[in-house]
Amino acid sequence: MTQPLLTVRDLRVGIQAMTVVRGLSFDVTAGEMLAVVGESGAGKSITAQTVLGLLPAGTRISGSIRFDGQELAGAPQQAYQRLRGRRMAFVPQHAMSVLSPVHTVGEQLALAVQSVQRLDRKAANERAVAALDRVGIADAGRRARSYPHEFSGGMRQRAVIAMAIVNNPDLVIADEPTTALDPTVQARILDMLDELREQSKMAVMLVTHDLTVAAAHADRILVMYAGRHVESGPIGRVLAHPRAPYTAGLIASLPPREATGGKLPAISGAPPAPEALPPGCAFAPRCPAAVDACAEHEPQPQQIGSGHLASCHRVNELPRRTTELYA
Ligand SMILES: Nc1ncnc2c1ncn2[C@@H]1O[C@H](COP(=O)(O)OP(=O)(O)OP(=O)(O)O)[C@@H](O)[C@H]1O
Repeated sequence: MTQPLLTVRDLRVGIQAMTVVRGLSFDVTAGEMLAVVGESGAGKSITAQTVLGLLPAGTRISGSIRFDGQELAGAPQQAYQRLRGRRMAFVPQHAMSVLSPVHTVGEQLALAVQSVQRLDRKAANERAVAALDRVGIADAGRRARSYPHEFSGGMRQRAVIAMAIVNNPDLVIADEPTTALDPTVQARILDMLDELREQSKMAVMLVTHDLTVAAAHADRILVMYAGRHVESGPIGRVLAHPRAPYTAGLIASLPPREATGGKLPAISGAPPAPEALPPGCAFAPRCPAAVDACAEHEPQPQQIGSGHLASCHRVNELPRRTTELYA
């Protein structure tokens, strides 16, 4: 079996007095896309930022984050600086948080190249133009001379992806990279990420709240709730046969294919704040299958099929079609 590129084990992240990621484990393998989904506040972004070493000083991290064999949890910032932009790269939601308004897109890309490799300006510029071309920006040589404000929103997001891939990283972590864009542009950008993955075996960890996007692009899924693992596994299997009631609720909330309106949330209530977690399973107060025992201790991930894990005390007692819990 191939070794995962990224192996996260029992990750806990504390910010101020709160613990926002609470014992999370997952893997990302070369070439695959792992979608990390869950409602707002589940800890998806914090997990992504922790893996990239982007959290502010004072954040408490325990557990293990192994990237290609190297332990990163507790590693000094220099270790991250050697990897970031070179072997791991970040695509944030808002392109303008990455792009400088005072340099052309090409200059910024060339600088990103030169920050990791001794290349003269001409060679770095060539790499910059090639990266813009790879992300589907037409007439890349001319566009490289534009400033970010001269790009449309979709093009800016492509430019940020070009920035992430310009040094051929092994892992790209994208946090809601297309949420601010219209659905057509969103789909085109995600298709482009799929192509890049196929061409270079690059792995992608995609943070998204959108199960439909995950279904269309990811190989595997990790569902999170209140900083913990809820369910993970091959995407087709998890979406067709969700075993954790929370995953089933997210799926039951998806609009029918023919509907044009928004989602009808199947799960009542809202997730708990990290400082006000209920006892036992954090989802129990909203769970249609909860029994008294669920409030006693937190469920651990259990293997229920090949690579498919679910964290639910009642996983073996639930109806075969768990989405019926929300009927
Ligand atoms: N800088 C911070 N300081 C304090 N608390 C934070 C900070 N960033 C995030 N949190 C808290 O950590 C928890 C997890 O946040 P996170 O942003 O990872 O969730 P998320 O699943 O990515 O949600 P969203 O989909 O809204 O981005 C939340 O309760 C959030 O309020």
